[in-house]
Amino acid sequence: MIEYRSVSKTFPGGNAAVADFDLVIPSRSTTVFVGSSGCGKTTLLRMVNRMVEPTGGQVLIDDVDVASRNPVELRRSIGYVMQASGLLPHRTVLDNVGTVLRLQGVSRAETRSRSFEVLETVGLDTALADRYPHQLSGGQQQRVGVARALVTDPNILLMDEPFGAVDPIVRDELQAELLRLQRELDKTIVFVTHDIDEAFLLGDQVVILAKGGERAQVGAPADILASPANDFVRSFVGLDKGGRELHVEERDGVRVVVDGQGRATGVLKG
Ligand SMILES: Nc1ncnc2c1ncn2[C@@H]1O[C@H](COP(=O)(O)OP(=O)(O)OP(=O)(O)O)[C@@H](O)[C@H]1O
Repeated sequence: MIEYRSVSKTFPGGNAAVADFDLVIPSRSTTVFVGSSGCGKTTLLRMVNRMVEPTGGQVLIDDVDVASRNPVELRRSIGYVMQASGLLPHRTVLDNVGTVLRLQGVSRAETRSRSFEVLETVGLDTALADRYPHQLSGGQQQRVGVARALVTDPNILLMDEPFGAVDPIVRDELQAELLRLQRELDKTIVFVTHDIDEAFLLGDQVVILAKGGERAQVGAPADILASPANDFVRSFVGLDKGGRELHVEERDGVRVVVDGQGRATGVLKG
């Protein structure tokens, strides 16, 4: 469990990115921070592995304040995936994936076999292991980024807009892959996005943020849709434009689900 207790962050120069933020992130599920640009998502995410230090309050992992942990060890114990995969350009895929294990003193042979294993886990063709990052597509690079984050088998995986820079089709694939991985691996995932559809697809718990890291609403996607807390949330999730208002039309005895723009989106079963 990750817990934010009255957390604040004011950057030098007086920019209050987050003020008095409280949240519990349950283990073995996915929590998504979603909000528009500059609302504090990345700041909140990076407090978990001490890439950002709060100016007030505490962040706890399993009841231990992260401020009491050695920052380097803490960072190595938590998987981190960012938007621009952050791969080392002059190292092969295999070396990129295995770097942290080597830093932890794991033998070369063990690192190699563990790296191959984790490349398979994320669905990357192991024939690509000897390539360099620039010889991969954007989607493949992101898979390597996820493999690298998983190689130490961390309990926690932080993901900062990991699928933001790939095209919509690859993005759909990577999202589906993450859902599969989560069912298999059972990690505590904290995911940042500005895309509400991505948040609703991936999140067990969705945290809608307003400016200054303010919690606009926290809940399961269905609960947020059923009872949005206020007009900001209603508008953010698209309930105000009718886009999520589905209705059923009958065609040849089949109940077809139609959205607010009159587009058929599915078939109602049961
Ligand atoms: N190192 C920094 N120094 C000063 N201000 C910063 C720093 N990092 C972030 N901020 C400010 O803090 C606020 C929150 O930034 P943050 O990156 O957490 O937002 P975000 O929601 O992740 O945005 P985006 O979706 O654009 O990445 C912004 O106003 C930003 O300009």
